[in-house]
Amino acid sequence: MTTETGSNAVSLSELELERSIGGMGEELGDAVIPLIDMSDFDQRKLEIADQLWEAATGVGFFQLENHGLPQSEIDAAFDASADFFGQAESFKARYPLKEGQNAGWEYQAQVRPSVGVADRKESYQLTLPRMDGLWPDEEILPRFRPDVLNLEYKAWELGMRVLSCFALKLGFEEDFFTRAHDREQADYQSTLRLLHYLPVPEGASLPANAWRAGAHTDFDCLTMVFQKTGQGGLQVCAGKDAARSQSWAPVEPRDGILTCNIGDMLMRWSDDRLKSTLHRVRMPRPGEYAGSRYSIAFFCQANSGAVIQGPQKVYEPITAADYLRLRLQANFG
Ligand SMILES: O=C(O)CCC(=O)C(=O)O
Ligand SMILES: [Fe+2]
Repeated sequence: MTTETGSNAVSLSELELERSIGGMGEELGDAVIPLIDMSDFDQRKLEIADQLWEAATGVGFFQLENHGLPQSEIDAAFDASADFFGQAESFKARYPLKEGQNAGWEYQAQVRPSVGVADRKESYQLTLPRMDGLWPDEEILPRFRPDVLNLEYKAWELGMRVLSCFALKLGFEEDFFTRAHDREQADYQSTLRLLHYLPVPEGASLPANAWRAGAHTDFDCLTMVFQKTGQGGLQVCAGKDAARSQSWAPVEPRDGILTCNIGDMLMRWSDDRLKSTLHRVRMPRPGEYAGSRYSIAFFCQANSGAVIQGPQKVYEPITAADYLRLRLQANFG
């Protein structure tokens, strides 16, 4: 099934799949998430590009080690995140999510089509050109802005390094995706998302369809997720036909390791060669750590005006803005 707007067609089969995968499914013991060593990037770029390509055309998920982001700077952003989410609701409510803009704070407001109920989380999103009025009061959280902005920049830099490898393999110029994610432009729309998954009080009885994050694919090009050791729950529906067989594998957080996945936008941009993969965050099980879970995601999402078309021209060209509109309409229309 497709939905047509002019000559642009977006396949809805993925979405239909997404609607059908809200259940528990079967769970696998071991994740087969490739781990890629980013050290000596400039010297080893061709080898790294081969490994990234292999991972992204197969599983669609991979992890990076020796990625060059200092743990102290990641920790500083996590501290800023915990300080923000620890504030009173009345404080956080001064910075409400701007509808459809990926900027600001929301509390249990995101409903995934796969499950139909809101994720049990709150989030604060930062999209650079859309931050007017959204920076938390510096008198109260003086470190928030510098520490969070720093991670936004470092994550973007690393994301562009990864995307330059995909550009190379796709036959684009190496800085092709960097130009498409230009942070100097007013239509820059890559997003840093601070996430706080709510603790589960002891003895709480939760509905069976409760998820910290219901199953979904991401809309962007490349997502990078910072997680904390001991705060697991991310699961991936990996491998060919995995969604139909509904087998889910855990992605265990480990210090120093960064988890990445391909999003729908890059899947289209690669003529479907790079795989956008379903994932979700499950609730803690009885006996597991049930406190707050913090994570931080950076979404490399092409500037609104960037034109998306793969080298093989499988799909008509479409701007990132129009692509997102179609993708959102398909979800919420
Ligand atoms: O928190 C995580 O580990 C994953 C978050 C995620 O999938 C998302 O925000 O799109
Ligand atoms: Fe996601």
